[in-house]
Amino acid sequence: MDAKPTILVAEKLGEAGVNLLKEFANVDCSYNLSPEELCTKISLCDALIVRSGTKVNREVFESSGGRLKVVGRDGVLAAATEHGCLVVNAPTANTVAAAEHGIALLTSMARNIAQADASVKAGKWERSKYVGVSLVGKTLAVLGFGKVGSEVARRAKGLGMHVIAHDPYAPADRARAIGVGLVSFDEAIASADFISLHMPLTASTSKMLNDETFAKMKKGVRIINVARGGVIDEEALVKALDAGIVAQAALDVFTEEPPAKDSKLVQHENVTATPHLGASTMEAQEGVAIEVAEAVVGALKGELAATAVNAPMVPAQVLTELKPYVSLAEKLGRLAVQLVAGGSGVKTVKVTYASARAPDDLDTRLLRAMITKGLIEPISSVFVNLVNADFTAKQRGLRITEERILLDGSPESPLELIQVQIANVESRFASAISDSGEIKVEGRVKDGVPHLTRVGSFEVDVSLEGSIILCRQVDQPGMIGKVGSILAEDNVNVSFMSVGRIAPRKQAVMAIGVDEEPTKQSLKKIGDIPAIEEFVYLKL
Ligand SMILES: NC(=O)c1ccc[n+]([C@@H]2O[C@H](COP(=O)([O-])OP(=O)(O)OC[C@H]3O[C@@H](n4cnc5c(N)ncnc54)[C@H](O)[C@@H]3O)[C@@H](O)[C@H]2O)c1
Ligand SMILES: O=C(O)[C@H](O)COP(=O)(O)O
Repeated sequence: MDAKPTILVAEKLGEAGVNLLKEFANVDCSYNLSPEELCTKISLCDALIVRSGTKVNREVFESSGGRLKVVGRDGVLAAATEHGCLVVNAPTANTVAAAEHGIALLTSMARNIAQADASVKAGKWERSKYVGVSLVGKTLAVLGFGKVGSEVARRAKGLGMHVIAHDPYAPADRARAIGVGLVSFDEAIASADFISLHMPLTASTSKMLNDETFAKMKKGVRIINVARGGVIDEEALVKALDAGIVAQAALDVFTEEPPAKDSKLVQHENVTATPHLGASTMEAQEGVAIEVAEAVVGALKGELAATAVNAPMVPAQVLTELKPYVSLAEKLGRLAVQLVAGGSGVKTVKVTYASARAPDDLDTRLLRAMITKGLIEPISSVFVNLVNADFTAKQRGLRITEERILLDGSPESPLELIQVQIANVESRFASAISDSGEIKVEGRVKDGVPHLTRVGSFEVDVSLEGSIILCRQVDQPGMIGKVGSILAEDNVNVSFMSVGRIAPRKQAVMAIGVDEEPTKQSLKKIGDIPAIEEFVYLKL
């Protein structure tokens, strides 16, 4: 059986991105698939990469039979989430391309480039018909002052335009730095000679430009849209163009793509249209391809995706800081569940985080999701990720409660320790049961590496890399040597070893980190050492 995942690339992706995917997976580049062909292929794929031209709808997820784990670019988010499929996008690599396309539309519209070109090619020479308008000194209102909007504003300033912006959520200092005044929506649309749209399509931005708002605009305003077609009521725009309220519009995006051939809007003589080309430069496509390929490969490897659309969004710097704790969380979940004796169902798990950080400063959703992944994956065939962790836990009747202990001291590191306790179960390793009767494991991050620091009532210290052998023994000289030599004979490398004991010569727990899996015979030999009372081998 082929262990490599299969990635379906259903729309043209830059070569660098495809090469990156090929290093990790079998890559099937099949473009122009019909919806039926896509549904047939998807059942053989672990990941799918599309651009805005492919509709990834509920049928696609249903046809995948649960195999699809990640989609590069938007899809039907609710369906993706229910199917535990992560959606990642490439949010930054096409920003400049979209801004440049906005400026290209602005300048070519002002000088009738597209219409004049068509006229010359038709054998005409209509110099007076295509007199344009100048940009210098004109007011441009940028609606949506995010990544693309702010780059458009910066470039329009260079053209000598007076730039204002409306964005209810934009930071004032970013606008100030570019020399742009943030104004209300009504002020922006009432004073603008040009309006450029750069907001996402959401319930509140849908049809933001409509009959009512066109009526508030300066007569002769010019509109540019490289955002999403749905932010304009297209029928209202046609009326506003016919009435001369809007002198011209330059549109890269449409409510329906491609628009109908006889669309009044597209056919309007004062409209310049491009087929969703905002992101289509050679450079942006290479950048997007790499950004999306890295995110898809990372997601298939189970890494955290900073560009996830349907999982807790965690800023990149927070992700970097939390990375070892996320790994610790998953490994503690894995260890804890493997300590449960077969047959006893895991229903109640308590997670405790000890941290000097205030709760607002520490988002534990990621950690909880990874503990859930660690708890569920070893005992089921379900693939758990950030997207479906809470959903999957609920479905399995697994109740995870969280508690925080606020520590004194400086909150330099996000967490001091994480403790995972499983209640109402028996353990394969009795020493893992704490005084209060639960299976208890506790871990910390030391020098960036997750460590197991407590099992039941025993303090241990073993780095959570490779796998672990836990032995309970009567504390006496020579035990480390005996176990060590059995492993050495088996060519198993010991990465860490520690002994936690109640008192000298009383019971002790030895935790041994191993790089390779010992053979059954070696494990049996360890179990047969007379002083060893119980032992367990745990895979991480
Ligand atoms: N044509 C293309 O090929 C192309 C390429 C890239 C991006 N886009 C589109 O361009 C748009 C902007 O992309 P971005 O990367 O700059 O996104 P972004 O998230 O960086 O910026 C969007 C901005 O819109 C603001 N906003 C939200 N609601 C608003 C409202 N009601 N009024 C005004 N502003 C509002 C947000 O606060 C944010 O600052 C998106 O719709 C995106 O899909 C299109
Ligand atoms: O959805 C986007 O990010 C942009 O609109 C670009 O879409 P495209 O990759 O289909 O050009």
